[in-house]
Amino acid sequence: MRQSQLFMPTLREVPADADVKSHQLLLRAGFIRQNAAGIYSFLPLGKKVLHKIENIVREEMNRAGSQEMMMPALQLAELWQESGRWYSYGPELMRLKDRHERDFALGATHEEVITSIIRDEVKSYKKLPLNLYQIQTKFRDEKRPRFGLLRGREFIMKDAYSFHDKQESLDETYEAMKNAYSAIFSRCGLNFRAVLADSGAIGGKDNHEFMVLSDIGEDLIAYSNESDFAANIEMAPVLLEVKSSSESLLELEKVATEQAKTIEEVSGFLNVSSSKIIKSLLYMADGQPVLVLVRGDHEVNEIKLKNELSATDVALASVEDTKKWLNTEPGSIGPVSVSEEVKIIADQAVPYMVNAVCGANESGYHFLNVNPKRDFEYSQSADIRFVVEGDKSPDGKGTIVFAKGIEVGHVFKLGKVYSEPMKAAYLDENGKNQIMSMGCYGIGVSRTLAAVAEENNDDKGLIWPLSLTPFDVHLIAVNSKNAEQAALSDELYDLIKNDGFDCLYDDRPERAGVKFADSDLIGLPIRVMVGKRASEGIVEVKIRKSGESFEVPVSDLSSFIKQEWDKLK
Ligand SMILES: O=C(C[C@@H]1CCCCN1)Cn1cnc2cc(Cl)c(F)cc2c1=O
Ligand SMILES: [Mg+2]
Repeated sequence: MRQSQLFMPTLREVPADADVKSHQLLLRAGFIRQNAAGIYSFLPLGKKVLHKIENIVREEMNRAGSQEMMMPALQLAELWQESGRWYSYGPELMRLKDRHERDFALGATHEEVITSIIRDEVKSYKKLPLNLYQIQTKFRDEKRPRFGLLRGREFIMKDAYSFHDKQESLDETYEAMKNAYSAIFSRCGLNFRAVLADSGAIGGKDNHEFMVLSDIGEDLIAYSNESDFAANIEMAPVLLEVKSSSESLLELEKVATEQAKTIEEVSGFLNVSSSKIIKSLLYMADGQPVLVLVRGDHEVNEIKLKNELSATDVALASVEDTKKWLNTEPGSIGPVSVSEEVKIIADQAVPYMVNAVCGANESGYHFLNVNPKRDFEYSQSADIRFVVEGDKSPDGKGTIVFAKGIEVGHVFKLGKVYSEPMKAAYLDENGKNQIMSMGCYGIGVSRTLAAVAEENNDDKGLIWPLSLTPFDVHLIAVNSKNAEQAALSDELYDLIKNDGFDCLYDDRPERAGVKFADSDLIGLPIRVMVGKRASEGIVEVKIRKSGESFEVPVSDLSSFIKQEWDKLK
C-alpha cells in the first residue's frame, strides 16, 4: 500500500494519560484512538494486527475441534435471571431497555446465552461433546478502565463453551483447549505461563489463567525456575519441608515483654528469630471466631484460608471481637488455653515448631518454649500461607520465583454451575435424564494485541513479530522528489509485492528524518531505503528488531529480503 494513502495519524508527543508503553505507542503510531474511557477505535494498522490475532485464534480453535459461531451482544434479562446473575452482578454488567421497555444485558460473557441454545437443541448423549466458540465484542463497565486496551469497557474476546456427558470428556476438552492456547500465544510470540488459578465466584475446580510475564502485569505469579509449574500467588500451594528438630522440649515459661507486640518487636525484644514465633491472628469466618496460626516469617493467605474453611467471607477480627473472644487485644494473642468456642487452624508448618514463642493472651506477656500438642490443641492444620520466593516448588523441581503477569486467557471447568439452574439436560445411554457438564475458555483478543505491543518495543517504537505485523516490508523513498529514487522505489515496490510480501511504500513528500522516525514507531520488521546510492543500484536494508543495516545491490534484494525474513522467524 502507498503510505500517502494510508490513514495513520501519528503523534509526536506521548499522550498525557497513557501510563504504559503499549498504550502510548499504539496511540502515537496511529493504531488506536480512544472514543471514551476504556472504549477504543482500531484504525487501519490496529485492525490489521487484530485481524491476524483473530485468525491465529481461529486456526488453533478449529484445529482443536471447536466450531465457530456468533451470539448476540443483546441478551434477554430473563436468561440472567435464570442463572441468578442478573441480581448478583452490579454496575459492571451493562443493562438497557428496548423500545418495549424489555430489560436486556449487554453481553459481558455468554454462558447463559449458549446454555439456552444448547438446552433447546441437544437432547441425547450421542450429540455430545460439543465445543463452540465466537470472537465477539464484550461489554464490562469497569470501575477503573486503564492501560489502554489492557483493561477496557468494550473489548474483543474469543469465548468458547463446551458441553459434555462424562467428566473424562470435559477433562479431555480442557486439555485440548490448554494446548490450543499454548499454540496461540506461542504463535503471537508471547512469553507466557499456564497458571493454576482460583476459580473465584463462578466455582468449579480446575481452572488456569494464561499469563504473559510483564513488569506492568496486575497479577503476581509464583513459578518454578526448573519446571513448568506456575500458579497465581493466591493459589500457589506450599510444599511442606520439615526439618525434624533434635531440640528437647523445654518448660513453658511466661515472660514480660512490655510494649513488644508485632513479630519484629517480639523477635527483637526476646532475641529470637521470627521463624521461632507463632503468629496468631483472630479471624471472623462467616461470623465465627477462628484463631489462625502461621510461623512468624510467613503471611496468612486469606484465599486459601477461605477455601480451607469453605467460608464465604473471612476477615481479620476487630479489636472488640478480639477482646470478646480472647480477653486480650492484638499483639499478645496466642493459642494456649483459648476457649473452645474459638476454632484454631494452624498452617502446616506450625506443628513442627519446637520451643516456640507466642502471645500469652495477656497484654505485655508472651510464652517461651511453647510446643504444639503439648501446650495447645488445634482443630486442623492446612496449607494456609502465601508462598514466598525461594520456597521449594510444589512439584519438587527447583525453587519458586515471583513474576508479574498480564492475564490474556482463562480456561475453566464449570461442571454444572450453569447447566443445573438452566436445566441443560440430555438422555444418557440408558435413557436416563442427566444434566450436562460444561467448560468455558476465554482469550482477551484486544488485550493480547496490547500485551504483544507491551512486550515488543524499544525507545523508538513498536517491534512487531512476523506473525502479527500490519505490513511485512517498509519500503522508503528517502527523497521522493528525487526522480531517480522515486523511479527505483516504484520498481522495487512491484518486486517486493511480487515476492508475496505485504509492502507499505512510504512515498510521502516528507523529510527523511520524519519517514525514519515513523518507520521506527510503527515497527515493521524489515525496512528497505532507496537513497543516495540509488544511482549505483544500491539500497539499504534495516532489520527493526536487531537494528542491523546492510547495503544491498538491487539485483540481490529479493533473495536478501527472503533470507532476512526467514532468519526472523
Ligand atoms: O467471564 C467469565 C468466565 C468465562 C471467561 C472465559 C469466557 C467465558 N466466561 C468470568 N466473568 C468475569 N467478569 C464478568 C463481568 C461481568 Cl459484568 C459479568 F456479567 C460476568 C463476568 C464473568 O462471568
Ligand atoms: Mg480471568
